[in-house]
Amino acid sequence: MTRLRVCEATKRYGDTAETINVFTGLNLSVDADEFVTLMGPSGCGKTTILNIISGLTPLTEGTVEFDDKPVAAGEFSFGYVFQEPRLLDWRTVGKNIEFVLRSADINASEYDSRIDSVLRRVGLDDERDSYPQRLSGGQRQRVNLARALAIEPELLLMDEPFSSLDEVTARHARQDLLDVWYNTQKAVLFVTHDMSEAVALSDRILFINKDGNLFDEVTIDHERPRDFDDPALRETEAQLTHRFFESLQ
Ligand SMILES: Nc1ncnc2c1ncn2[C@@H]1O[C@H](COP(=O)(O)OP(=O)(O)OP(=O)(O)O)[C@@H](O)[C@H]1O
Repeated sequence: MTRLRVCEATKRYGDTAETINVFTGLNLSVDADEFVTLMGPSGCGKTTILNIISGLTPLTEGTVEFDDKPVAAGEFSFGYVFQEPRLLDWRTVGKNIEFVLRSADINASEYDSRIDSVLRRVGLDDERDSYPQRLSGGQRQRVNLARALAIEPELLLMDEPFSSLDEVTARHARQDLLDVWYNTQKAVLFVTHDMSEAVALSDRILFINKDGNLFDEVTIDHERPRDFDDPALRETEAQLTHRFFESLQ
């Protein structure tokens, strides 16, 4: 089943005097239990695509469909994990999560159980009453993920969520994400510049060029669960890096 479809999407920024054409007639889809990653050079429009889907940025032309029905962008069940956690430092971890539950009109009687369950899922059950500033970068990013998961979204949008973490912490965070994903099997649309991360996590990788055209698409058919140190993953990474950069020449 197709969860998300972006159809014939065109995005222009600015007025007629100074227009930036980010992409024209872009099509992409994510199945209900699929992990899809967008890759492409800086400025090709990856964040813009996530922002359009989430309703933060208006689409110039085209449609967004959710479960095969046209929807107003952002008017469906999704969570958005930004590159920086954007936590409210003056609220505890639990209150940060409660804030999104409240905004999503979740019944107040469910707050406690949802907060506990989502913090357990990301391994932060002891930090419910901690303030974000006391946490490490990796823990803050896990709160960020917990906050997006708390509303039990059908689609998770993730924009370079691990790029500001050191490699060891990022590795743990990727494993946390996969564990959550195996248990929930939600649709994920993920953005990264890191080919090894894309190969380790994805079912499919979509490559966008600097003109905003989707020029290549690869299915990653390595069995799951995946071992990040599997030489076969490294081999795929090397092949795709070569193929990707050849195409961009
Ligand atoms: N609010 C805006 N107003 C005008 N132009 C914008 C705006 N937001 C983004 N752009 C432009 O749109 C293009 C796509 O930007 P976007 O941030 O989506 O790219 P990206 O692929 O996510 O880049 P990066 O990999 O560096 O994060 C860029 O040329 C950018 O300058």
